[in-house]
Order: sequence, then C-alpha cells, then structure tokens
Amino acid sequence: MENAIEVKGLAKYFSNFRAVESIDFHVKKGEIFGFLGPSGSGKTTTIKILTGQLDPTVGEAFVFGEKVSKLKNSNARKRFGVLTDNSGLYVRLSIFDNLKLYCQLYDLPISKIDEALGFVNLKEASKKKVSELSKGMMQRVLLARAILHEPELLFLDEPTSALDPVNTLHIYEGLRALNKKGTTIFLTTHDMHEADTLCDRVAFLNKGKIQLMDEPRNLKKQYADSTITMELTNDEQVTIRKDAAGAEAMYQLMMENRLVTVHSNEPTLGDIFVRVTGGELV
Ligand SMILES: Nc1ncnc2c1ncn2[C@@H]1O[C@H](COP(=O)(O)OP(=O)(O)OP(=O)(O)O)[C@@H](O)[C@H]1O
Repeated sequence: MENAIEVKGLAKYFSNFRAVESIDFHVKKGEIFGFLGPSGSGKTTTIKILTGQLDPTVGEAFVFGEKVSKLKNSNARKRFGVLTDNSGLYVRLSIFDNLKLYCQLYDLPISKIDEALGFVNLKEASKKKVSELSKGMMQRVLLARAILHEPELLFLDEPTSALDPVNTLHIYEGLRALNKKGTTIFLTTHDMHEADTLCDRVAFLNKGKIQLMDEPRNLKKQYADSTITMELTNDEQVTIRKDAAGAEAMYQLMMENRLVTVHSNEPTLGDIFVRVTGGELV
C-alpha cells in the first residue's frame, strides 16, 4: 500500500531545546494513525512540520510523496485538511459565512457547508457568530472547515479535547465513516481511550522520541499479563492465570455455580504507555 506520510530522521530544535528528536514513521493510505503522548511531548510540533507550518531542523518528511518544504505552493496542499487550534476564523462573521469563504477559496459548492455542519452536529447553529461560540463549538467549526473540501488526508490535533461525551461519540462516528470512504487520518491525542477506539496503529511519543509503534491490539497482547479475574456469587474476586491450573479452578467454580463474571486482564494503552515510558499521562 502506498504511504500518505513518510518521516525520516525528523527533528525539531527550538534553540537548544529538542522538541522532536530523530523520529521515523510512515502512515499508509487509508489508515487512522494515532500520535500519542502527554502534554509537551512534541505532537503539535510534528503536525506543524507535516503540514508545512514549521520547518524541520534535521531530517525529511513527505506527504503524498512530496517534500513538506514544498507543500506551500503545491497541489498536494489541496489534498489534505488540518485541524489545529490556530483558528483563522473571522469572529464577527457567522459559522456559515466563515465556511462560505472557504468554499469560495476551494471552489466548492455552497451545499458542502450543510454536509460539513451535519458532520459536526452544528447545522442548527450555522447563523451564530464565531465570537459567540463555546470552546467545543469552535473546535467543531474548525473540524467542519478541515473536512469541507473532502481531503484525502486529515491532520487532527487533539480533535475532541474540548468536546462533551455526546459530541465526542458523534465525531468518532463521523471520522470512522470518512475513513471508510478512503480518508487517511493522522491524529494526535493524549486520550488513550480515543486512540484505542479509532486508530489502526499508534506511536507513543515521549519527550520528543517515539518509544513504541504498533496496532493497539498487538500492544495489548504483547503487554498482557495472562491473568483472568472472576467475580463470585459472594462478591469475592479471584484472579487466576491462563494455564491448566487456572482452567481447573474456573471449572470448579462453574460446577459449583459460583461464577458471576469473568474479565481478561488486558492492559489499556494508558497502562502500556506508563510502563514503557515510566511517566504519567497529563
Ligand atoms: N515556538 C516554540 N519555541 C520554543 N519552544 C517550543 C515552541 N513550540 C513548541 N515548543 C516546545 O516544544 C515542546 C513540544 O511542544 P508541542 O506543542 O509539540 O507539544 P504537544 O505534545 O503538542 O503538547 P500539548 O498536548 O500540550 O499540545 C514543548 O516543550 C514546547 O514548550
């Protein structure tokens, strides 16, 4: 499969501070790739480099096979959409009028606005001025703008950080639907549950370095502790290993009709992150 993004030995220094250090990864076309890390780990810096907003200090990055340094003047730019907290919206204009400007810029029919606002659950607020929006509404307008031109590749910097649970689930559904239609998604988050729910593959970023990269289910298998916890009729919890002795113990409990629930003790991505980095997720 062709790669949408390729990154080789990429680093970004701000004076002597190393925000991103020597990272290598690729994102295949059609993937949802999660770039995970705590606050300050270098996620936004990487997105800014990949979208041509910042130059790397060392290394190379390619989007659709084109060097990111050349994206500013290239057709490749029209093939991706970006959601960052850098709004660039006109605060005195309504949501609709802001998106209309984008339609004109990208030569899109105005009908796209309704579609994009439906995607972010904001159809009914389309006449509201941007200056009157809550943080979560603003984030959804920016997401609507990022998808307006139906990009092949979406860069999303913490796309649900300001959203309530209902809108978060709505956006997850929308992103899955977009991905099914072929959109590649590069997503940063510090929300490990979000990453687990959405991503085909994830990279753990810590202090500017990639520490682990794989499919969430492979990571969970790799770091599984091979135990099962059972809850019994007297509210007691019993943990057994997944071996012959464990099977015998479970069999006994079932024969005695004492078993209520069974949980396989898989680690979460958050547990794995903390184990691998020795750090905390902020
Ligand atoms: N323009 C800049 N000048 C100096 N340091 C910077 C600059 N931009 C980012 N940094 C530093 O680089 C590091 C990585 O920042 P970055 O914004 O990429 O982190 P992040 O993982 O996106 O964090 P968050 O989740 O809080 O947004 C931080 O220590 C930050 O202070």
